[in-house]
Amino acid sequence: MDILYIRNLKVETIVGIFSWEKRIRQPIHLDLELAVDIRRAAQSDDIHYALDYKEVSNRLRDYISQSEWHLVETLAERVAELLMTEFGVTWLRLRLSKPAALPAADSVGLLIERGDKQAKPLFAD
Ligand SMILES: Nc1nc2c(c(=O)[nH]1)N=C([C@H](O)[C@@H](O)CO)CN2
Repeated sequence: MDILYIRNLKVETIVGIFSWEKRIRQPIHLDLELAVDIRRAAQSDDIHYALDYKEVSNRLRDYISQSEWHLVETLAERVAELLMTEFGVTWLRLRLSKPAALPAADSVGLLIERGDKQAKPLFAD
């Protein structure tokens, strides 16, 4: 299994449990690891056999910037679901950070893994 990664994807959105958090947009940073098999893309040199990181990041930025949740848990779970249902990702690791949440900390957030690491990854023969 190979991994396509996207590091520190930055999106601003409405997320938080307090009423003042409904009135502002806060930064969310994402680190993603997505299971793929890169061999067919490498052999063909054709983007059609690759998971297009630009397409993934554009879709995530659109989705997250328009979403409105109380908890980072909900946002992380929805992002994982989107990647699996819309892009066919069979396994992923997602770190979702909310850097502005705690003045005394650099960042807070979640690290989740979803899917089956043993499953045939995207683009495998
Ligand atoms: N486990 C969580 N704890 C907290 C969350 C959250 O989403 N998950 N959110 C908040 C507030 O929105 C906080 O970020 C505002 O500073 C507090 N705890």
